[in-house]
Parts: sequence; C-alpha cells; structure tokens
Amino acid sequence: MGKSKVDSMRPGRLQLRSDNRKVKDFYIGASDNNNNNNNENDVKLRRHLDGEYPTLLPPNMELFNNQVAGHMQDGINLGMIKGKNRVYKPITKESCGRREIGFYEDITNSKDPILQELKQYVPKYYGTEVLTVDGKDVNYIVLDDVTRDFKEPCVMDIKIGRRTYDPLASYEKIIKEDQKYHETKRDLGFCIPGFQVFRIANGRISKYGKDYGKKLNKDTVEDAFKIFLNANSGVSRTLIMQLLTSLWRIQNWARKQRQLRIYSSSLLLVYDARRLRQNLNNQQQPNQPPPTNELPQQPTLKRVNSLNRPLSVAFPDKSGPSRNTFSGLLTKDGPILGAPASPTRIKQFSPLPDRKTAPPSLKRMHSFQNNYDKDLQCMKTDYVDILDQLVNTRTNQTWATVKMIDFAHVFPAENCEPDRNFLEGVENLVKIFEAFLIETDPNLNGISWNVNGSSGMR
Ligand SMILES: Nc1ncnc2c1ncn2[C@@H]1O[C@H](COP(=O)(O)OP(=O)(O)OP(=O)(O)O)[C@@H](O)[C@H]1O
Ligand SMILES: O=P(O)(O)O[C@@H]1[C@H](O)[C@H](O)[C@@H](OP(=O)(O)O)[C@H](OP(=O)(O)O)[C@H]1O
Repeated sequence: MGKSKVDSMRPGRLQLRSDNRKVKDFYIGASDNNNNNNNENDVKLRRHLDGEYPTLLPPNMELFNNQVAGHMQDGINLGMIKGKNRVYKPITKESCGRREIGFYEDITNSKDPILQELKQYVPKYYGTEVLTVDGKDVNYIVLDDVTRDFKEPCVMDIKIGRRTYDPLASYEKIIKEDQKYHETKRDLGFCIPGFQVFRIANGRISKYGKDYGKKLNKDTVEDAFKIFLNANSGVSRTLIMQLLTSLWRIQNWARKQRQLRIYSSSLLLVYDARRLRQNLNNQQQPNQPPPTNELPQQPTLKRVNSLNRPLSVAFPDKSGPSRNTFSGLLTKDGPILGAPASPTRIKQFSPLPDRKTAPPSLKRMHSFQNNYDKDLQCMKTDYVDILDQLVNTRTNQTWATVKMIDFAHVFPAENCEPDRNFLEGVENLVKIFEAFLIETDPNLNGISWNVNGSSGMR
C-alpha cells in the first residue's frame, strides 16, 4: 500500500493531516529507524549510567515517574515529562508525531459521533509545545495526566493487537514486531510491555518492564493481572468492576467504529492503591456497630462494597458518557449498554435522624443552654462529616479507569469493516476481567483468589 493512498483524505473519514507547527530541531533517539550513530549512543548511555548525563528540563518540569512503557528518558531516548497535571510526550519520529497530532486534532474538531465518543476514552489533548531539553528544542504532545488524581498510581500498559506494525512498516520492522511478545499477541491479541503497582501491604512500588512482559503467555498473563490488582491483599470486586466498566465502553465503541485502523496503541489501566486499601479495609469490617457513646440513629454512611448487588449499579466513569452506561444486562456477548441510568452513588445513606424521637442523651436537664449548645455542636459535626463524605463521593467516585493512548500508528480504514485486530485484543481482555468477576463472586461458586494470585476453592 502506497503512502499517498494511506494518507489520502476521504469525505466523512478521519483525515490525517500534516502538522503545520514545525519542530525546530528533532532529538533523534537511538531507536529511531533512521538512526545509525550507535557509537555516539553507547557513549551517551555509558555517561548516563555513570550518572554523568543529567537531563536538563525546563523549570517546573520533571521526568514522569509513572511512565511504565514506551520510550524512556535514558540519555539516548527521550521519555515522558511531567508538568502540572499534564504529561508531555516527545515527538522523536516525524511520521509518528504527525499521525498522533493529526489523530488528536481530528477527534478534537470532528463532529462525527463516533470520533466524538472516542474523545471520552482518550486523555484530554492540549496541543503541542516546544520545550528545551538538554539544550535542544523538542516538540511535545501535551496530554492530561491520567494518574493526576491518584496518590499511589498503579498503571498497566496493554498494547492491543496481534499485529503491532502499521501498513507502512518495513520488512525488518514487521519481523521485529512479530518476534516480540509473541505468545500473548498470538493467543490473546494483546501484550503487556510494562506496569507498576503500589503494594497494599507495604505501600512500596514494584515495576515490571518489557522483559517480564515478553516472557508471558496465555496462562501466566493472569498472574500479571493479579499482581497488578494487588490480589494477594484481597480481592476488590469494586476495582475489577470499575476497570471492566471502562473496558466495556471501549469494547462497545470498537465494535461500532468503522473508520480507523489502530495499530500498536495501548489501553492504560490505572487505579489508586490508596483507595483500594480503604476499599479492602472497609470490606474486612462490614456493618461494624457504632461505638456505644455515639448517638443512636446518628446519620451514618454505609459503604456498599459488595458487588453482589445488581450489576446495574455501574460505576460512572468521570469522563464517561452517560449514554453508554451499563444497563445491568449481561448477555453471552457481553454487557448491554443502555439509556442513562440515574446517577448512582457507591455510598448509600440511611435517613437523617428524626430528632423528635430524641435519644436519651438529648434529654439531659441540668442546664438547658449547656445541653443545647453541646447538642448543636454535635449535630454540626455530624453534618460536616456527612457533607465531607458527600463531596468526596461526588468528586472522587471513580478511582480506577482505562484510557486509550498512543496513536502514532492510526490509519484511515480502507473498508467498512470493524478493526478486527484492535477489537479482538479488547474483547479478549474484557473476557479475562469478566472471568475474574465471575471467579470471585461468592454467590456463584465460592471461589476466592489465594495469596500467589491464582484462584482456589475456599
Ligand atoms: N496521558 C497519559 N497520562 C499518564 N501516563 C501516560 C499518558 N500517556 C502515556 N503515559 C505513560 O507513558 C507510557 C508511554 O506512552 P506511549 O505509549 O504514548 O509512548 P511511546 O513512547 O509512543 O510508546 P511506544 O514505544 O510503545 O510506541 C505509557 O505506558 C504510560 O505509562
Ligand atoms: O516494546 P518494545 O520492545 O520496546 O518495542 C518497541 C515498541 O514496539 C514501540 O511501539 C516501537 O516504537 P514505534 O511505535 O515508534 O514504532 C519501538 O520501535 P523502535 O525500536 O523502532 O523505536 C519498539 O522497539
């Protein structure tokens, strides 16, 4: 397929345009296909490993610690940089940069409903910016940091597709790509180039790189997911359900879309281990009676942790479309997405106290004024607590989500078929997470996950 054919514009189709903001001076990494200066790179790498190659970044910028895959800042390649709440992705290959910028700008401006829906599944795009790094001007794509709200961000990069090269790939590139992550790509249509997890037990971070991912196969991949989900500290069906809800939406979109071919892009699974820890702690202490010195009938917040309640209690994704909320109906072909559900709260509230049926403590008589002030103070504290939790409920309801990233190899479709290469990977991923949900449903078969991540009978 010729380049002009691939890049040609079609009415009503995604148009991949060239970027008119020129990069002043490309910083070419060692992994660039056109790059032959290996000696120079070896020297740079050695200097970097010896600590002699500090990266000079613009003020208020730092290397992005939560990057789990892709080209990393290592003295040879440029990696992701972080500014306030945003990440900066360097453009090191002109064609990849042009396609990725074209992709983000097209979905930003498009009126096509499919592309508009897609916006909800990708990080918000803030255009491009030239930054001076190590004395060189580099063009960066600026995106919302998907981990920005998380205290202990657990991040997994899952590269989608059995085929991870685009229609313009050279023969060498095709061979190189086909040899990597061979088993998981062949059997599952995706691979795991990297992930990081904050351990619930000790708060320490563990990072798993591409060497780990390249050894995985269809059986061991489950262990990788269980490590990522912190399964050895307990199973949070809330966590699985939140991730699955995002995955279902992406799957639903991928089943509908006909205009794009998405090669070598990733799904980024993210969650906050801090919130998982709270969730697991609450699960361990369900329905604890209130301390005896508390007012009876005090307004209480009951956290509903169990996912045994109807699946219609979907977890709305902050960025998710209300149109595509999970209807609660799960068929053999997957979930049915339906009309907007009424806003769902993870927490449920018991009725406010009926102060007319006042508890004994309210009837103390020695000083009306004294009692009144204390009671008022007590009520205020109660309501501040409720308000606080209500606010948190509204703003931080979702603490796990999935975003689509890396669009350097997106091409317009040449026929009206779905993108089977992309869809197949997403569907297999969904199946794995659905199986986790079923495996851990105490009402269905009483199976729980044991410490090393595999499942076993209780
Ligand atoms: N918007 C984002 N928010 C948070 N982290 C992100 C975001 N985009 C990318 N990342 C992090 O950076 C990593 C690399 O991103 P990306 O795949 O876009 O880069 P890349 O260098 O093109 O990768 P590759 O070498 O696979 O082509 C991801 O695995 C993820 O950890
Ligand atoms: O997971 P790995 O083993 O790091 O493999 C890399 C990964 O496939 C990247 O997507 C690719 O960059 P592009 O998407 O830009 O092609 C890079 O190609 P490269 O070596 O040609 O940079 C590969 O090396």
